Parts: sequence; C-alpha cells; structure tokens
Amino acid sequence: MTVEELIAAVRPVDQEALQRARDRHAGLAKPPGSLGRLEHLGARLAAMSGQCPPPVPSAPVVVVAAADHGVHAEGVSDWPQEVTAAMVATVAAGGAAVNAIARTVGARVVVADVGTLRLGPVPDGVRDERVRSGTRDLAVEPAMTLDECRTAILAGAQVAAELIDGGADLLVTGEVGIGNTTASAALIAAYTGADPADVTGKGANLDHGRTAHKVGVVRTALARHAAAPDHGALGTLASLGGLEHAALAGVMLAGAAARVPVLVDGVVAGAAALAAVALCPEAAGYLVAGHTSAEPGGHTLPDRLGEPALLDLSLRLGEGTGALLAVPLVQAAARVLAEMATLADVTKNA
Ligand SMILES: O=C(O)c1ccc[n+]([C@@H]2O[C@H](COP(=O)([O-])O)[C@@H](O)[C@H]2O)c1
Ligand SMILES: Cc1cc2nc[nH]c2cc1C
Repeated sequence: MTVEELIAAVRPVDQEALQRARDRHAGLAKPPGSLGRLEHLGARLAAMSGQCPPPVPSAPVVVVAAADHGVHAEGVSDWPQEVTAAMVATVAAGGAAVNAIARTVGARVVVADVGTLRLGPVPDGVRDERVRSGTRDLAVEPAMTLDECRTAILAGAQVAAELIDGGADLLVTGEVGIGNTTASAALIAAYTGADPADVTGKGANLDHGRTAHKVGVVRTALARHAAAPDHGALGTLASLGGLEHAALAGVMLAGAAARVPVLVDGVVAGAAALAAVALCPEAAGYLVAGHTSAEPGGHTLPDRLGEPALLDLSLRLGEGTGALLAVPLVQAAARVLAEMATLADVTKNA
C-alpha cells in the first residue's frame, strides 16, 4: 500500500447516520439536548461508523509510537535522548503512566519503536518498526526524506490495520520522544500559520529561560523550510516532524479508512493529527480530541476540529494518557444511543 492509496481509502463520514443519531437523541428518555456534548459525540460516532446506534467500543487500544529527534542537538530539551528508549522499555514492562491509565479504562497498550536512538536490539514487547535512528536536526535540514516519512506513515498504518483486524474498535494515539515538543511546535506553526511564540512551551519541563531559545529554533526551522521547495503537506511533515508524528498520522489515516474512531492525545499527537488532516481532510471526521494539553499548542487540534477536547485536566505528559482517560466518555456516548429507553416508553409508564 502507498500513502496515496491509504489516503484514497478514507471515505467522508456518513451525514445521514449523523442526522439519524440526532433524531434518535431527540426521542430518548431525557429532555432533548440534556446530555450536552455527549449527544454530539454519539452523533459523530454514528457518522463515523455509518450506523445508528453506533457500535459501543469494547476493545480500545493505545498505540504509543516512539522516536528520537536530531533537533535535540540545539539544546531544546532538559532530558537526555536515552530517556526515549528507556521509557519505551518502561511502557513495554507496564510501568509507565500510560499503562496505569490503560489498565483503569480497560485498554490494551501497543508500543512501537519507529526510530529511537539505540545501540542494542529492540526489547521484547516492543514492535520493531524502526525507519532510522532518530531524525536529522530540523533547524538545519529536513528532518526526514520524503521516503522516510512515507515509510513511517505506512508503519503506523500497518500497526493500526493489524490491530483493527484483530478486533480493536477504538484507537488511541500516544507517543514518547525526547525533543518532540519542538518538532510539534514547528508542525503546528507550519500547518496553521500560528506564531511560534504562541505554540512553543516548556515541553517536559524545559528551564523557563530556555523557552525563548526554543522559540528561536522553531523560527529558524520554519524559515529554512519556507525557503526550500514546497512538497505540500507531506513535505511539511518530513521537513519539520518526527518519525513518531508520521507514524501516528498513519495510525489516524488507517483508523479513518476502517471507519474506526481515533482518540487523539496531547500537543504531540495533535500535531500529528494536523498532518493527517492536511494530507486527507476527510480524516478529520474520524478524530476526536481526547484532552487539551497544557502546552501552549494544546488547543490547536480542538480548534481545527471545531469543537473542544473531551477533557481538560492540565495534563502535559503525552504517551496517550489524556486521550485514554476519555475512553469511557466515548463508550458512554455510544451506549446512550444504543441502550436508552425512549420518551414514548416513559409516557407508557406514567
Ligand atoms: O503530548 C503532550 O501534550 C506533551 C506535552 C509535553 C511533553 N510531552 C512529552 O515530553 C517529551 C517531549 O518533551 P521535550 O521537552 O523533550 O520536547 C515527549 O516524550 C512527550 O511525550 C508531551
Ligand atoms: C520521564 C519521562 C516520561 C515521559 N513520557 C512521555 N514523555 C516523557 C518524558 C520524560 C522525561
């Protein structure tokens, strides 16, 4: 499969099913509209699946894509790059925040190494989807070639397609990658036109005084990118993104192609979602912003989707943590449409 074929496989969401869900909501045993945004979410799930009521997701899976970043050389993170591979091992061993929260909501965790810096083999329990050892320094040159970017997108799409074949009915996006909030800020600025100062934050606790330096690195990257030949949405992702951004864009496109909802995590997954939607606008119909990251760019995906994220708990960890916490909301939104009595039933009981 090529990236173009993956994109072509995404069909628009079903507007008729959306309307049927709205009509159904109006007749359920509650004052119409009283379930607020849960009603909107349920209608969107109907539109995604093409069915009303939509299926109630029972097998959520979080895909944690991990990679390293050449831009780390610019001094944009307080953490050594070895932390990426170390956290991948921690996720595989079940000891990361994503594992604790996944156990809480009954989700499976799949961790894929798409390009960490590592000398030894990929540990047991980690999917080896490595495209290269980290990206190049995006402030100096394109982070990935177009081919590397395509390979990473298709790796994510392949993981997602296998999971869906195995029964996954709700995808959640997570990631780990020291330095990736710099790449995320660059992607967000490039795709939305935002000023880097407005979408660049402290990431994993970068010392306050160095955030201004980080903004400067993002500005340099954007200027370099603007002066280079334009290769469209894919070129922007390759030039400014990370391998995990590309892989997560692939997860989102594969979910959309299979009409499976995708719950998107924080600012990093949100930047990947902007890439997915730039590549394939119809994919937006299958994405739900799980939470608003406390990073300054955290509102970007909700803004792009035109609706607030489901949760705002001031999280800024990544890994899929915030989106996983929203899994029960997605399940409840579908269950309400599937299981509630109607107002007519209530009147019968009066
Ligand atoms: O996704 C988010 O909202 C988010 C916000 C801040 C930090 N992170 C995580 O922190 C790491 C990147 O931070 P940094 O400072 O090294 O760019 C990376 O592993 C992300 O998963 C993630
Ligand atoms: C410890 C640690 C855990 C993480 N999980 C996601 N990003 C992370 C960054 C750090 C530094």
